[in-house]
Amino acid sequence: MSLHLTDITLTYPDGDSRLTALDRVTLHVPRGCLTAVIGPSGSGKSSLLAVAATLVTPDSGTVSVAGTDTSGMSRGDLADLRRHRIGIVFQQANLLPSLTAVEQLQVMAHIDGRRPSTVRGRAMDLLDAVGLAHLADRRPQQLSGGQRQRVGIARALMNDPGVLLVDEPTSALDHERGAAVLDLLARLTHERATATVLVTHDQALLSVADHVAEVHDGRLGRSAPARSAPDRSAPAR
Ligand SMILES: Nc1ncnc2c1ncn2[C@@H]1O[C@H](COP(=O)(O)OP(=O)(O)OP(=O)(O)O)[C@@H](O)[C@H]1O
Repeated sequence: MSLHLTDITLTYPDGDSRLTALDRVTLHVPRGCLTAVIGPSGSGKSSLLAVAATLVTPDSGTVSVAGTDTSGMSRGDLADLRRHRIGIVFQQANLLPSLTAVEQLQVMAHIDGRRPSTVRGRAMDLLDAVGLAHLADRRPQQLSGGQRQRVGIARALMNDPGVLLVDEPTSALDHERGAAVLDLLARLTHERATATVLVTHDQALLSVADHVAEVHDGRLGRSAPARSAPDRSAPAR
């Protein structure tokens, strides 16, 4: 599944006028590709992610998820699309304090109207994929920052999304833990063929990305391959 943002302009009210947060931004992310979006504070990175997540409607331009143009969709259909096709990893893992690691994942089924017990196996598989199966019964305060972030990543993958959107996942981590989380995101992107967009300040961590896109004052500048791209010969889904 791929993500296409085409000619996106987004403005916010700013006193009597409007501030242009995104200015005719076009970004195409194929499946199995980790695209890092970098840029200074206030350049529009979070706005880009919010538009890609269909949480914010742009003034103009189109967001297409797996070939479906989201422009004309109702709120309900967009919520459905987000639940089933888009995984979001936040800066802080935002885990529920009273739930264990495996329950944080199972709760996603509950939101979707399914019984949490029916997805325990999948939740355990995903915790295993992020190296945390042995800590499945720990609550957030019994986990390190990096472990919490990995639970957040596993949770975002619970509904097998085609698009994974990741907002500064390493901001609360030291360099070593941050690098481990990014390596994990790159591996999961390639293994699960997600179209992944990662927003980061940390240029030192960009070596894991397949493409790097720079945002300045709401405009997308250079978009360069960061390293050799993985095999994406599988058909689009
Ligand atoms: N809800 C809002 N209302 C008005 N202006 C906003 C709003 N959200 C963001 N902005 C402005 O839009 C611009 C882009 O903001 P955005 O949060 O997308 O930048 P960013 O690159 O993610 O910044 P940071 O790295 O500091 O998180 C900034 O000038 C910001 O002040």
